[in-house]
Amino acid sequence: MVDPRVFIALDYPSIHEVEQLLAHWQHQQKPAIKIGYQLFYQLGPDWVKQKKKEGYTIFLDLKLHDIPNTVANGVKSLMQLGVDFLTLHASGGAAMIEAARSTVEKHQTKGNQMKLLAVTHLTSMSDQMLHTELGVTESLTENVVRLAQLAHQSGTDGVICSGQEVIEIKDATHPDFLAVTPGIRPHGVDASDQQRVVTPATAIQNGADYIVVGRAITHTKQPIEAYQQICAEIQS
Ligand SMILES: O=c1ccn([C@@H]2O[C@H](COP(=O)(O)O)[C@@H](O)[C@H]2O)c(=O)[nH]1
Repeated sequence: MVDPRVFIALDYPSIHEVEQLLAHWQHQQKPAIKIGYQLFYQLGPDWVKQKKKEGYTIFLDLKLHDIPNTVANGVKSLMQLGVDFLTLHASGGAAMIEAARSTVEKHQTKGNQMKLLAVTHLTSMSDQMLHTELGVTESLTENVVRLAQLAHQSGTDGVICSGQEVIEIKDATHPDFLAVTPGIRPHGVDASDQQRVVTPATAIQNGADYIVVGRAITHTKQPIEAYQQICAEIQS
């Protein structure tokens, strides 16, 4: 069983483990995959293009954050990969996000409609860290919603947030504004470095359009079963 709402975060040390996992779906409908720093920096753009050709829905999680001109140039290059989703940080500001949006609009084709997702606050950030380390006085949820509104007004297709904030974000933006939620922990799975976690079912019940799951799948002895259990949980 595959559920297109579940992105598997392929945070593996080498191509060997990735291909071993993906071999399971070789002749079937393929799961959605998230490619982050670890694989992209090692395997590069050609490997991503190859995965796209093989039929995967690809979320490239590079979290761009730079001056507008540099981000726009990066987006232009990344559009050649044909990925479905790309992340950038909302805290880069309106000009940065708008530069990314215009680049997508200028270079998109019928077959290449890459969606931009803005990271609000990383799901590894807590209220306390926001106050004591970053000096922000608003609550974390208020600040996440503020960043989501900025991203919405500046032209992203959605945001990356915790499943805890989806309801407030959709209320403050638009029901169609995508909420993509990492920080997913099925019951009994250690939160590890994540601070704002929810179960797969809670994220979907709160209105998440997609969930991103890494270690709860990839760090288990039976990753395929773990993936299937998560799909079953959100479908029940
Ligand atoms: O706010 C964010 C943004 C991105 N991520 C990424 O999602 C996965 C989550 O991995 P788990 O093992 O399920 O914790 C990982 O690739 C992060 O880079 C995030 O967690 N939070």
